[in-house]
Order: sequence, then structure tokens, then C-alpha cells
Amino acid sequence: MKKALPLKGGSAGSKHGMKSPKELESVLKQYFGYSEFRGRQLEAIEAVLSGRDCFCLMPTGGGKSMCYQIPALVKTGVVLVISPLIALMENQVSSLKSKGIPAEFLSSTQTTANKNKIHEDLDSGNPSLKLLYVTPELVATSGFKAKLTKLHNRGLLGLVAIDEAHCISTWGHDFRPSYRKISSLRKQFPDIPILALTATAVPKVQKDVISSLSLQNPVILKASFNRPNIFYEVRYKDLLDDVYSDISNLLKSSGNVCSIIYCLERAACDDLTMHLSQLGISSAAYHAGLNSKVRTTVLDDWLSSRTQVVVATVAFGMGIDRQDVRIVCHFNLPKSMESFYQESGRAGRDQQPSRSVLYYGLEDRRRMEFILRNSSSRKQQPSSSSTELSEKTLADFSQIVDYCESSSCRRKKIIESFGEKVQPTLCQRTCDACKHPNQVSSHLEDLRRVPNCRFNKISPVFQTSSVDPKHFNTEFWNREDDVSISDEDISDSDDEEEALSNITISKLPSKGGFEARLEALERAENAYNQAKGQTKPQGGNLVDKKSISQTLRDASRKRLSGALGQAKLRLGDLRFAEEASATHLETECFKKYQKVGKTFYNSQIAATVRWLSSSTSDQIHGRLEALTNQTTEAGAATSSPCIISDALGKAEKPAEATVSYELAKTEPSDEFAKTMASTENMEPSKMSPPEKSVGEEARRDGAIGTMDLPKIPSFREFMSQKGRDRATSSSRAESQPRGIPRKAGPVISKEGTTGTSKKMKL
Ligand SMILES: Nc1ncnc2c1ncn2[C@@H]1O[C@H](COP(=O)(O)OP(=O)(O)OP(=O)(O)O)[C@@H](O)[C@H]1O
Ligand SMILES: [Mg+2]
Repeated sequence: MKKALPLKGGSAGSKHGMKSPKELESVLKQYFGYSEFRGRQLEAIEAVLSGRDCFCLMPTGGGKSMCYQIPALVKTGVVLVISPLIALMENQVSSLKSKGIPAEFLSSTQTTANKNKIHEDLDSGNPSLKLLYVTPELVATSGFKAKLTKLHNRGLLGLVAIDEAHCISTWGHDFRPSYRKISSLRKQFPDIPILALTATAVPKVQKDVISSLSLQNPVILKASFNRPNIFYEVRYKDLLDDVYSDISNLLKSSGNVCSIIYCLERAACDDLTMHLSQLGISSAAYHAGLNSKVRTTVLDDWLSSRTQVVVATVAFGMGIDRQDVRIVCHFNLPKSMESFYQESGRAGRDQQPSRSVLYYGLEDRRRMEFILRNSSSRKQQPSSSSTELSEKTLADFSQIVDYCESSSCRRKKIIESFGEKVQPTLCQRTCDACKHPNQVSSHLEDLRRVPNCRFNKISPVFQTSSVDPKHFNTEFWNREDDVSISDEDISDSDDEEEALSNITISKLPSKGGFEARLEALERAENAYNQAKGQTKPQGGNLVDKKSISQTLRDASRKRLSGALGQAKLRLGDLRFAEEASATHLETECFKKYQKVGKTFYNSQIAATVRWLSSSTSDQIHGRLEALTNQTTEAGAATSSPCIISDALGKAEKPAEATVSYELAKTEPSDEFAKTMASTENMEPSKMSPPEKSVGEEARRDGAIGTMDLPKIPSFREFMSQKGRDRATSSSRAESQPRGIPRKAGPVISKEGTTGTSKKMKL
């Protein structure tokens, strides 16, 4: 049987790896260069080496990884590390390799040759690997389970470590359904210790993690949540003349130190990056809307100090280990204290003085409330009722609102939110409220005077908003939903067929509506094609790498639609149909750059998104109107108009076109039509029947006419066709008697409502 990695200086590990604290310390020194263990590291290491299960709660940056890395060095066999993010695994594996420790990760981003090498090593009976990082999805596959069983039968599975274990709890702020799949590990390997690690778990989540993983009589280790080296501060956007200058001055006055700025939405990341760059700060955006290559480059540049500031959504999150991050800013309000603690905890992992600055805006608070209310009502989670979750979500949110709107010690608020008791003398003027109490109080007084300020109250303002929350391009959705764009980061399977069936069956949202199902099918198709090592076939040929695929076009349209939704919220007086307008804007980009290739196309889309996030109502209306006119002049008389007319009604056209598009995309439902009608003050019977889908019209007006259509229709095309057929037949069926409720999509704007029907102008 293979011995543990020979330790420098001749000592070697035993099967159980039991070592004295001194010996363990010398391993720490030898491989990592640290002279002593931190916090409760040693206790955790000793617990798992003695074969006990262990639940380890240590603060962000506290050194949890060491709790399984040291056992891997002194114990026989392989330590399996389950981790939620590929970026996080890559990060840790490359750092371990640089220290001469044999570690690998298995994920879809690995080359087949690499994967084969890892599997050969595991099958060899004498694996050289000490640590193997995998995603929860992979652990759940039958192929990998069999591999683990073989390893275990040969006595070569040393420990199972579950990093970011709070992800298994529906009560945790980062619940990941895929983590549920690993709950059978305890049963599968009853004699192998399991180590669950997290930085953010309130007592309820702690209990949930322990019971979900069926940990047996675990050693429970909890360190304080306090991060004494971080100075906490809140700045009030509504009281600042220019938030961009403020943030840029903050970064400059701190000496251009390594920083992270978190934003809620992708467009905000792009926009802020642009502003900071204009103000002379080296910065880059990081979010799930960027492809993995770009993201890797941004991460590499930031890790190697070529970029000073990363402006990111929460996609840039858990476990990013750069030790000397000096400032973490929140440009928008996080959704809970746990999220805030995780994200601000990226600062000062080297224990050196660092700062957390939260920019609090009343508008941000309203938007987040709106998102949370909608998210709670959309979510389906096991073992908890949606009302309970909704209450919890709002209670979590009110904690972070209270953190901002209160003049008492910020540090105390953070720590107490995790159920830990705090000594009154703990802070020692290491937050703005303790250091400058008068200033903070006066800011709060000023904030109270801001019109419509609803201090300390969760506002119902957006509860009945007509803006669809899915139009927010926040990673917040993605993190909570495994069927999302972040599949790229988290999904995994060794087995191509299994991957396909997982997506098409288990991941196919049953109640997510037509569009959600369509997306899942499309992803399955892409996954299948990728697994086959090719891009989507068109006319039997492989697609030119530069060409702009239909999938990319659809994604771009969605992105634009999201940006239009945000502009609507920001400006309040915009009258346009988002989907139709997004189609027009996308078509404009496509027409310009279809011959040049997708790089230019992508940057034109990004520029348009940025433009939408900073333009005035007039500018946006002007451009959309011009676009509509262009298409009309070009002979596309039936093309969907962008602008919905106001009550004065200029050149008006009946509402059919817009409604029809939405009908083509959504599963018609009488209930839905009634809801829409009541929201919009309309009678369902007064809505007109559908005619043409935008997709169809766009093709006809030449927008997509120049593209070769694939011989075999994609899922999207196939399903769109079905949708159109359905819409056409329902249109025929419903062109008769009034009084029969009709269906409509959420495209109709409130503006222009006359009380009886909606009209649009071309
Ligand atoms: N005993 C130690 N002495 C000094 N530095 C340490 C020690 N243990 C770990 N570190 C360093 O602390 C940093 C943070 O460690 P690690 O990434 O394991 O934190 P973490 O607890 O997993 O944090 P997070 O919850 O944010 O993922 C790393 O750079 C690590 O090398
Ligand atoms: Mg960690």
C-alpha cells in the first residue's frame, strides 16, 4: 500500500497519520512556510486524523483549507475535496502544485488527456495524488461513485472534505441544489472521516449542515466571526455628489492597492469599470456574462497584480485567495449579512489592516427588495415552505439594511448576526460608527431627509412592479439556480450521456415556463455538441470560429433586454417593449459586424449595454425610434415596433405585434391573461390575437436572412416553430367571440394605458 507523501527530512505518514502537534507543525512549516497553526486548525486536523467527523466554522480567510491539506500530507491515500467552483479548485490546485504537493481537479475545463492521466493514477493501486478536487455534480455521477468505491475498497480514500459546506443548507445564503447530491457520502463510506468547512453559518445552518451530511458524533469547532484587521465603513450614495469620483478617490488615496468592488448586475460592472478606467484606475470587470477565457484572463491579471481592481458580481466569490486584498467595496447593497461577510471577507486574508466600504443607496435597497420578493416567490426548495423562505429572505435583508441605517457599531452588528455574543469593548474604533460617531449620525440624519426615504422599513414599492425580475442580469439569480449560465462554472460530469440526461431530465425546470424549458434544452444541445468536440453543425459543416451563432445572438438579445429593463427602472419614464427593442438593437449590432466576426459583435453588444446604462430617456427613445423607422423604411412593415405610444397616441398601430411575440414565447394561460389584465387595467377580452413572432419577422426583414439556416433545426428553432404554430392556432381559435379571456405576455407598458386598450406606434 502506498505510503503518504514522504516528508522532507525523512519522516513519513502512517495510515491514520497520527502525529504529535510538533510533528504536524513541522509539516506546516515544511510545505507552507508557516510556523504555527492558526485558530482551530490544529484541532480540526487532529480530529480528522483520529477518524472523527468534524464540522469546522472558521472566519473567511481563517485558513480552513489547511485543515484538509495537512491531513493529505500525513495520511495514506487520497483526500477528496468537494468544492463549489471550478475557479476555486484551479486556484488551490495550482498553489499546491507550486509547493510540490500532488493535487489535481476534475472538471469540464480539464483537457481529456489530463482527465485520463488523473483517472489512470487513481486506478493504479498506488496513486501519487494526495488531493483530488471535484464538484458536487461529479461526485453524484454513477461513474465517479464507482471510482471512489474502488479507491475506498483499496484503503486509499483518506478523507472527504466538503468546502463551503453551507451550500448544502436551504437556509444558507448560497444554497446549491447540487450539494444535496453529496448527502449519501456518509452512508457510502461509513469509516471515512468527513470534514465540513464553512465561514458563514448561523446556528440554524450549522445544524442543517451536520444533519444533511449525517455527520456522526462530529467534533464541532467554531472560531469567532470577528475579522479584527478589517475596518468597516458605510458611505451613503444619496449624499454623495458623484459616487464614481468618491470611489476613485478612495482607491487612489489608499495608494492603488489591490481591491475588489462588488456590483449587483453585470451591466453595472461594465459601467463602473469604464468609469474607473477613465479616471485612471486599472480595473477589469468579472461576471458570468463573460466567457470563461476572458474571466480566466481577468483573474490571472488581478492575481498577478497586472490589474489593480476587479469589478465583479458575486460570480467572483467564494475562496478566491489573494492574501493582500486591501479594499473590498460593495457598490450595491448585498442581499444579506452572510453574503456581505463572505464578500467583505476577501479583504486582508494576510491579517494585515484592510477596509470594507459599503456604498448604500436608497434606490439599491428598493431594487434588492424587489428582487428578493420575486426570487422568493419563484424559488422551489425542498423541506421549507416558500412563505417561510420569503420571510427569512426579507429578515436577512433587513439585517444588512439595519447595518447601514444604524449608527451603532458595525462590527458588533456583523458578529451578532451570526449569533455570537460580543464584548462591548471589541471594536476599538475599527468601524466608522465607533471612530466617527458624530459624522455617522449626521449622515443618517441627512439621509432621513432624502425624499421618499423609508428608514428601516422594508418597502413595498416594487411589490407590484411590472418589471420582470429576470431582466436583471444579476449573478444573484445564477448562484441560486443550478440551471443557469453559471453551469459553466459549476456543472460537471464525466459521462457525456449522463450529463445530457441530467440536463434534459433532472435539470429541466418543470414549472419554469416555456422559455426556461427551452433554455435548458438548448443548453443540453450545446453540452452535447461540446462533448462531441464540435460547435453546432450548420449545413453539415463545423461553424467557423468567428461566426456569430444563433445561441450567441439569443444570449445577446437577453442581455440587451436586461439592460433595457434596468434603464426602465433607472429612468422611470421609458415607453418601449423590451423584447422588441432588444431584438432591434441586437439586429443592428449583428448587421454591422456579422462579416467581421463575433469579437467585434460582442464588444458592440457590450458597448450598447453600457450606453443603455448611462443614457437619458430621450437618447434611448431617439435611438429606438430611429431603429424602428430604419426597419420600416427597409420594407419590414411588419417588424415589431420599439416604442409603445403614450396616451396622446401618435401614428398608432394596433397592439397585435407586441402581444404576439410574447405569446410565441410563453405558454398561454388564462390565469396569466387575467392577472396581466388586472395589473394593466385592461380587460382580457380586449387584447388582440397574436399574429407573427418577432423571430419570424426578423428573418423576413433580412435580419437573419443572410445566415445559413441549419439543416437540422436546433431545439430553440424547433420549439419556436411549435410556439408559433400554437400561437397561430390559438389566434385562429380566438379571433371570434369577445368575452373569452385572452392571453398576453408581460410586454405591455403601463404608459399609454387608456383604461381600455394599449396601442403602439411604429
Ligand atoms: N497557520 C497559518 N499561518 C499563516 N497563514 C495561514 C495559515 N493557514 C492558512 N494560512 C493562509 O491564510 C490564507 C487563507 O486561507 P484559506 O484560503 O484556507 O482560508 P479560508 O478559511 O478557506 O477562507 P474562505 O472562507 O474565504 O475560503 C491562505 O493564503 C493561507 O495560506
Ligand atoms: Mg476557503
